Amino acid sequence: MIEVRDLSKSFKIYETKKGAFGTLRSVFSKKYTLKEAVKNISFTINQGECVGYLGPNGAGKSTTIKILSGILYPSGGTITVMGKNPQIHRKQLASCYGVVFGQRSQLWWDLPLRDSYEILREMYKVDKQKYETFLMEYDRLLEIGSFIDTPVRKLSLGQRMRADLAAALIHDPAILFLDEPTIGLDVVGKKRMREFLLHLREDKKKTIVLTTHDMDDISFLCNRVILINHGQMMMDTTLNDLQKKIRLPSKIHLTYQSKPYPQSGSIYQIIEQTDNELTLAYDRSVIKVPELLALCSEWGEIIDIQMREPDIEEIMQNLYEFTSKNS
Ligand SMILES: Nc1ncnc2c1ncn2[C@@H]1O[C@H](COP(=O)(O)OP(=O)(O)OP(=O)(O)O)[C@@H](O)[C@H]1O
Repeated sequence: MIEVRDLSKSFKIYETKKGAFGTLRSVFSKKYTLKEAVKNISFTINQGECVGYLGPNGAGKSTTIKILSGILYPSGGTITVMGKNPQIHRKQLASCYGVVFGQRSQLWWDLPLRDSYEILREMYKVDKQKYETFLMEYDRLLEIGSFIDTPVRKLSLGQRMRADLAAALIHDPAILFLDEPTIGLDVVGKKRMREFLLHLREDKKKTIVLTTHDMDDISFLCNRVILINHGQMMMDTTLNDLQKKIRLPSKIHLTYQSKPYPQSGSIYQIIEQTDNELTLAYDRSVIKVPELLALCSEWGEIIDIQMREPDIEEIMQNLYEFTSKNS
């Protein structure tokens, strides 16, 4: 459905002149350096996949999304979306995908939301009956009805994000490119947005490419992750595999009846000890929990146990450090 081969994108950054009228003189400057935002990236995304496109700030995620959606021209490589080139066939492909940039609204700022939707309906030539059904459905799913007659500039961030997402779906596209769709939302707003995106993936069978810095978005929605850093592909794998590759220790936090006297050992590591509490790190593939507990109970009477597996944020932090060192 989406084929990317050796995609590259360089931006020309013109030299800024110093002194009086420096900025103005820079406009006429011929000197520039090239910033390689994306370098030789290749991947294939199949219909119905929800792929997390991840990387640290400035890695090249938004640039890739802009190229896939035909907004930017690549400097090299080939891209096909549903068998067509997004730059050459931008108009034909416009009906196949929806794009949301969480940081920037694509709605008409001063118009009531309803007017923006009417304009989009005209642009995409959506049948009146289908459009009415769309409005009813999205009022039910995203409650847009409560603010549909409000000018976009007066919407709260959460309302605006929902409004933007609904706008990207007016023409019922098969593919969604979502660039930070939960950025800035509070816990409730994020949860709501994620549940809606899950509905799009599971029930509507949309193909979704998602960039985010929020690892909960990834674990909730994506079965596959592509990791880039400095514009280069670092990893293309399943979420499960990612967790296995970056093997972080599991942790166990024990509360004892009285101060325990643990023995240091090679198959676990004592991370913290305060009075009658003890935290150990261990590798599940080296020692199983019952064996570990049997050992720990020799050090005193255990009255409470808390287990903690490494979460996706820790995994990503490790991955970023790993990819930074190796790039
Ligand atoms: N129009 C542009 N002109 C010059 N450089 C650009 C332009 N757009 C992006 N860049 C540079 O390309 C690199 C990749 O930017 P991009 O916005 O794709 O990163 P990103 O992974 O989306 O980052 P973030 O997570 O911070 O949004 C950055 O170094 C950025 O400064």
